[in-house]
Amino acid sequence: MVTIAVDGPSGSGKSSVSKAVAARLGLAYLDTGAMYRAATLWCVRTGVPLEDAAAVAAAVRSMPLVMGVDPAAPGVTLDGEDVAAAIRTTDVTAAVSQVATNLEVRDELRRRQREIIAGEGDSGFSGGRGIVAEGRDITTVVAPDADARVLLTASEEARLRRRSLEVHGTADATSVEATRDQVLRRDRDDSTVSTFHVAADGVVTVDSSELDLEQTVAAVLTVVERAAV
Ligand SMILES: Nc1ncnc2c1ncn2[C@@H]1O[C@H](COP(=O)(O)OP(=O)(O)O)[C@@H](O)[C@H]1O
Ligand SMILES: Nc1ccn([C@H]2C[C@H](O)[C@@H](COP(=O)(O)OP(=O)(O)O)O2)c(=O)n1
Repeated sequence: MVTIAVDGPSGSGKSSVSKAVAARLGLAYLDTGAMYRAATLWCVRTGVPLEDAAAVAAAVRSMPLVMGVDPAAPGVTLDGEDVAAAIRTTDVTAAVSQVATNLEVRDELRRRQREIIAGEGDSGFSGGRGIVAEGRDITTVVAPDADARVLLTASEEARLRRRSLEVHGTADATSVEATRDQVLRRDRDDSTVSTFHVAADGVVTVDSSELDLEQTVAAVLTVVERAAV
């Protein structure tokens, strides 16, 4: 059983790179950010005000969430419904940090994340081979004992450009500006509960600012090989 942990700020490439690494190594893939997004959607749909921290925590504890861990098709199912697209709307993106900074919510989701990671050791999707898990606190809190730990970074400029291209299909000045809240404000809010701008001891930094996707995947695979996984 191999565990690979990847953290980093918004737009650094965590999801795309982690999925590719998992597929390449025959491992499962866990998008922990999708769990915080699903928690946000669940509260909105069940009418729980996001500013009521206790009510949000209670709602998340009973949230019927099933995370798919196939890197080729990582589904997110909430109360039997496929919500992979619904959790990525601008509304959910704008609100998710309020839920992700709720410490009781973090306790509950970290518990579920550890359960999913351990499940891949028993057999799971990967047949016991292991998992790549990505987010903001995987290298430091959820899986500090992971076999390989990577902090994926990129300059603010690169991250804004990538997110703008992804969301608006262009990276002109207006679109990049419209992406600022989704990327930089959210990182600022999320940084109040997790450390994902500097690498903790034993965590290897991969800066993807000047790399394309394939080069970034190769750089992370090199870290994994050096860790002798
Ligand atoms: N090294 C890279 N070079 C160029 N584009 C990238 C790179 N890594 C990711 N991208 C693109 O940037 C966007 C954001 O990547 P994503 O994996 O969603 O980041 P994160 O999960 O860290 O927010 C995606 O459209 C992705 O294809
Ligand atoms: N382990 C994690 C993963 C995500 N989060 C929070 C921080 C983010 O604002 C949201 C959504 O994460 P996600 O990785 O989908 O964010 P991106 O849009 O890819 O940047 O969840 C967290 O607090 N801890």
